[in-house]
Amino acid sequence: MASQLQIHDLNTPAILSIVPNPPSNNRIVILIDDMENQQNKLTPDEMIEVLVSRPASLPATMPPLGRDGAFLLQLFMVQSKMKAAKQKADEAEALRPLYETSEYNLTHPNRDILYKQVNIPGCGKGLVAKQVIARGTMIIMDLPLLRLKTAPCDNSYTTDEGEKAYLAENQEIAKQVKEMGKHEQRTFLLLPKYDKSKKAPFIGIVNANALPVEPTGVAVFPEISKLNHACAPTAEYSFNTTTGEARVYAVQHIEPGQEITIDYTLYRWDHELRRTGLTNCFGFFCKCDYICGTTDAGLQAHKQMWNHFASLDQYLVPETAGFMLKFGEEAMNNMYTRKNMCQMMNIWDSRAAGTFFHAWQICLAHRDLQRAQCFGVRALVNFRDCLGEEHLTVKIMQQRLKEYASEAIFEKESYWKGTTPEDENFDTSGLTAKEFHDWLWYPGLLKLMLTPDGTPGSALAWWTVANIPWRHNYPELTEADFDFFHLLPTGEAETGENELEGSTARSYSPRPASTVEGSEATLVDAENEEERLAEDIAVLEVSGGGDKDSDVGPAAHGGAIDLVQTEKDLEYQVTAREDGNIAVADTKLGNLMAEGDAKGAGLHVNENE
Ligand SMILES: C[S@@+](CC[C@H](N)C(=O)[O-])C[C@H]1O[C@@H](n2cnc3c(N)ncnc32)[C@H](O)[C@@H]1O
Repeated sequence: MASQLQIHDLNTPAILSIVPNPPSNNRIVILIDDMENQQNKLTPDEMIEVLVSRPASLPATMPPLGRDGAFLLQLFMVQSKMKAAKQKADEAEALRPLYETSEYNLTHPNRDILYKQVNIPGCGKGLVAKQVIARGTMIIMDLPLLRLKTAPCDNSYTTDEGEKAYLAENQEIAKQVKEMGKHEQRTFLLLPKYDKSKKAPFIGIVNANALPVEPTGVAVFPEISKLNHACAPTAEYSFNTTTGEARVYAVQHIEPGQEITIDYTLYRWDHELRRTGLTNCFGFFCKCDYICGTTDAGLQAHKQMWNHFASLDQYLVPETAGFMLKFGEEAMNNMYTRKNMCQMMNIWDSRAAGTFFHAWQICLAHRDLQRAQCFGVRALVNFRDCLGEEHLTVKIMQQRLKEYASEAIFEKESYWKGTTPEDENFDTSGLTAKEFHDWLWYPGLLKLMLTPDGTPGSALAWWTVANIPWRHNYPELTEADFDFFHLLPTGEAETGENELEGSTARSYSPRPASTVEGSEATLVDAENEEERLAEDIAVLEVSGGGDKDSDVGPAAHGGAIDLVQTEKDLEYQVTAREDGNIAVADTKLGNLMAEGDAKGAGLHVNENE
């Protein structure tokens, strides 16, 4: 039998590789990780010594090491190189566009059933609901067209180096575009583009469409890129690192005709940062009622409100987490205010869910298991609605909730100040919703709505919240509409003592239907859509019929990528050029139809065509 060298990693029983016919030794086990640690510290001779003399750290079950140290060392070096190469290949694989996989076809079953694409005045196109979409419904699942390790820089550079880096990034993206399939190239190139980046058309497209992906970087998605932004959105985007897919869940009850929007800035609360981010990256100036403010006075009110809002989290950041114990009631007060502010601002996504998460943590810190479980359940159901059951955050939360429920880690000594021993394990099953609510927030309610300077009743928060315009958009709303706590059925479930599965957020009561952010969504029927496309194409001075596929309509915003392929059967090829721009060729005729201009506005229709 031919001899064989098996290379194992000590941490896993898996064989890393098999080397046929090695010069000696039938079975050699290398402690790869250990060797890597040693590699920089030991001379080759010492290394051989380590390898042949069985380090003390090896477990007894470890098979004997081989004796041909020199060969082993050589092998180890090769193995390290292989490992590095594999890591590189894995990284490249992670960045590979997944769009062409067979799964892709399964990702948009809801298109034209749950939602459709329409014109949204002031925003280009957008997606609106075709039927009622309940909170917690998965609307879109999408795979990246393109992924980048970091978000491209914007073009506000002031130095030559800055410009160089900017153009180099553009070229990097061009490389990926070149590797895409035809359909993907077309989809990508027809996405809206941020006009400011004329010298770098690809960055322009990425900037106007890219969303963050975990653990780092950004990605552009074919379907999700059709969604407009709202600071108080009706849906939420999230990325699943494990599966590499993105999902959009409804966070509000969305009525037919109401726009489906997501928050591009993902949890960035500071309203100036949000606005700057939206302007610099996505190329529009957000003037929503909820967060950004429409007038100067409104802007001031919002600023004041956000300062106050930011101060609510002061006991939650790691550096000051200790204060959570010292000022528990105040921390809970803050969460109560935070919850109300979210509701009044019409924010129902993970930001609102996060409030319950924080309240959960505060209660845990105070060993208040009963309330902790109630908040934990609320955090879980709300996060589940916004991110989906599969999301890691939700899974971890579910696990934690079970662990904490089963562990007797809660001691009486550090229980809230101001509460009585009877308050512990209080039977809440007979309480009305209102009574339950008061019980739940009891530590917070002790000093309800104190302002940061501690003046009772000066109610800065209420004043600010109540006087900004959105409140008056909904005169028909009552205080009851601001109550999250009918999320769970009454009785046992309210205590959080029953199974998590028993709690459901589906009894959520919706807000009245309205268009989002003041933009009236106009539904365009298929005929009008065709007409509009024809008009767009005429504007672009391109002859030939419109493309019936409404999702590849011309850029509604920026418009720097001209529509050059309008005949359905046209064979074309888009190639990325060395200078970072692109060339579109009619491959049947061998003509260059259009090409990017390194100095001009992206892609021009070739005059000679
Ligand atoms: C990812 S695309 C969204 C779909 C795009 N509206 C279209 O027509 O295909 C992003 C671009 O849409 C526009 N947009 C999105 N949200 C907006 C908003 N709230 N206000 C104004 N423009 C918006 C901006 O031009 C932005 O660069």
